[in-house]
Amino acid sequence: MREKCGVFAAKTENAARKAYYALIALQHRGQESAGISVWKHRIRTVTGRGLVSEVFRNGELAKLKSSTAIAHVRYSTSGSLNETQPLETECCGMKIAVAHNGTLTNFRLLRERYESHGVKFRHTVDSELLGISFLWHFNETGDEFEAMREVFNEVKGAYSVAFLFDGKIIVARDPVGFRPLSYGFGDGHYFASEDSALRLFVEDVRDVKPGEVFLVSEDGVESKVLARESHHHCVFEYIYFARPDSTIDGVNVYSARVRMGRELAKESPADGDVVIAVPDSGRAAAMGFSQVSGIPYSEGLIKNRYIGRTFITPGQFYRELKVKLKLSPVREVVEGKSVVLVDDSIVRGTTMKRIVAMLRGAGAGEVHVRIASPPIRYPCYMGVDIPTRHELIAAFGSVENVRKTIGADSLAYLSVDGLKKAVGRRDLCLACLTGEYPEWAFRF
Ligand SMILES: O=P(O)(O)OC[C@H]1O[C@H](OP(=O)(O)OP(=O)(O)O)[C@H](O)[C@@H]1O
Ligand SMILES: NC(=O)CC[C@H](N)C(=O)O
Ligand code: SF4
Ligand SMILES: [Mg+2]
Repeated sequence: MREKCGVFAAKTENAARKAYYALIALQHRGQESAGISVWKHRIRTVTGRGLVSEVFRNGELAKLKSSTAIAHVRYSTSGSLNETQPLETECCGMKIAVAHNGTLTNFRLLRERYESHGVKFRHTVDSELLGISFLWHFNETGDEFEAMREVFNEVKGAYSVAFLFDGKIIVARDPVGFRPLSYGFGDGHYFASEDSALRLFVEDVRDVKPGEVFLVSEDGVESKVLARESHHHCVFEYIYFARPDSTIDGVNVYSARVRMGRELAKESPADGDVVIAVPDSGRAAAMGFSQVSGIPYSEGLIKNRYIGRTFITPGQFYRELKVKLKLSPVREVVEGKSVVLVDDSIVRGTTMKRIVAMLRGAGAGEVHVRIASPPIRYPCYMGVDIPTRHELIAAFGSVENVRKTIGADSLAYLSVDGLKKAVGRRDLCLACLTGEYPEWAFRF
């Protein structure tokens, strides 16, 4: 399951160089492409496919000297893989660069409407629509905030977005606040998808509110909340996507994950000798499970983090070899033991099925799987690339069916109530778990 995309914007000395380091801190949110746009009397953009360190390795940063920058790391959810961001587009004789995290639910409809008014789209990705809508309404109103008010009225779905326009930075978070976005200030003004990227530069950090718009120009910074809807933050940022050291809307991700493991241990205890985690993202929940159950935590699986995205060799032999290269069991930890295996989520079930078999191969007596989130049963239309319902292992069958498929001795998931309690907030989007979608995203 993938989603993410990381957004960054800054008005400060050496903005592009800082953007480069911030993108490295946000690299977990997207590895397909990276890019930076700066203002130098006009928009200048450098983007490329691959990791941040691969895109900016030949002195590109030297060409981007400026105090005004926006930047992006991409995992695509819409449009071609060849697209990169920030993307440049134009409308009504004006140019804009766009860096966007999220997915728009009424993109097709609005694109057709704009095209019928003669607007030419240059890209395939939904993010372009945000830029077009802004320019169209800026042309009508002559005011950045009024233009953004119209964008909020018109464009539905998930968007944490940064624009570079006429030497200014405009940053906005959609009225539902699906995706995270933080603001930091000190020796300048900074924005990033996760506060952990801002803390590289400044300590004064706060969340951008849902429906809030920032305008940063030579005259300083101004912000306004232009739309209020009930807040529905994507719960998967807490479960899996975000960095554990990030704090989103006041809740630290690592602590929330530990609490998920604690709740899980209360709801579904397991008889085991050792608790182990599926690295990397299952670790915090496994700690929580161990704390409440009193069963000691050990590192029973080792993940090779140098396995590149380019390692795609066809054929069954190499596919299996790749799995073995990626994860391997520590025989000394699991041999002859009843193992409680904790992960944050099961999507297709492929990872879990292989790991259970791997642990048995390394001599584990019993394998009790505990998942620190509820079963994923429904698609996401707000930017998370959840496979179709048919590919989701828990979409149609019972938990018992999933247990059989992955070959575990027992299996339990955290309940929706347990999850809410662990995160400690009620204003969450839980649609892929419950099938109840936030209404605003579909009000077109
Ligand atoms: O059911 P599946 O479709 O196999 O996917 C589920 C797995 O994918 C994610 O981890 P990932 O492998 O992305 O690695 P990470 O935890 O290190 O981020 C997630 O944490 C599960 O472990
Ligand atoms: N993961 C994202 O947030 C993707 C942003 C945008 N929809 C794209 O595909 O590029
Ligand atoms: S449906 Fe699930 S993945 Fe999508 S925004 Fe809501 S909680 Fe996040
Ligand atoms: Mg994982």
